[in-house]
Amino acid sequence: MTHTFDDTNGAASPGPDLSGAPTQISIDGHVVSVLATLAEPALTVFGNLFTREECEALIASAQPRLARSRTVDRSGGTAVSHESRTSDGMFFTLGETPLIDKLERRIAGLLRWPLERGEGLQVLRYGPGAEYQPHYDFFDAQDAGTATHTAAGGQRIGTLIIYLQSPISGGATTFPQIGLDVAPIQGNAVFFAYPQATPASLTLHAGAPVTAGEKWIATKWLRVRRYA
Ligand SMILES: O=C(O)CCC(=O)C(=O)O
Ligand SMILES: [Fe+2]
Repeated sequence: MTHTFDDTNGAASPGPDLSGAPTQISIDGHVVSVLATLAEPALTVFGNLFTREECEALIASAQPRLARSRTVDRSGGTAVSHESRTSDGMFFTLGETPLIDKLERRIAGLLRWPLERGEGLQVLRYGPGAEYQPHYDFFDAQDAGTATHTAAGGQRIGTLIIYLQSPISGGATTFPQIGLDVAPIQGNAVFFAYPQATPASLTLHAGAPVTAGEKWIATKWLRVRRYA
C-alpha cells in the first residue's frame, strides 16, 4: 500500500476499507476481524487487531514507565492531572521498538493513514474505580492551548483504542451521544473518525469506571498532517 505524504488537509479521512462488507481484513498477513461498523460517526470495532502475545509484550514494556495520566490544560496548553482522568499512562515514541514499529505499520495499513500522521502509541492502565470521563479527542478551537497542540500535525482526526487486557467488569468505552458501549476485550479495538472537530461529530466518549480487575488500553491518535 502506498501513501502520499503531502502536508495538506485534504478531504480524506482515515478508516478501514469496508467496500464489499468484509468480515476480515488482512494486513501484511495478520488477519483482523470486522465485528461492527457504524456510518455516523464513522466507527468500526475490530477483533484480533493485536494478538495476546503482542498485548502482553506491550503491557510489560509500558509498565515500568507508567505515571498518573494528565489532561490538556485548556488555557495554557500544558498537561495537568485531573480527577476526570484517573488512569496511569505513558507514551512510546514512533517506532520505538521493533514491536511498536510492526504494530504501527499494521495500524497505518488498516486505517489507510500514514504512520507519520500518528502520535506515538499511548498505553493506559485503569485499576478498580479508574475512569476517563466523557470528552472529545480533538482540540477545541476556543481553547488558548490549542495553537500549541496543533502546531505539529494539525488537528486530531481519528482515534484507535486497542484493548490490551480485559478487566473483570466495567471499563467499556461508551459513546453517550449514540448510545454505544464497546466491551473492552483483549486484542479488540474501536476506531472512530471526526473529520469535523465539533460536537456534531458525535464522537463524545468515555472510559467507564472499571469495577473489578484492571483494564489496559493502547491509544493511537491520528492527525490531519504529518506529526512526526
Ligand atoms: O478508556 C477508554 O475506553 C477510552 C480512552 C480514551 O478516550 C482515550 O484514550 O482518548
Ligand atoms: Fe478519548
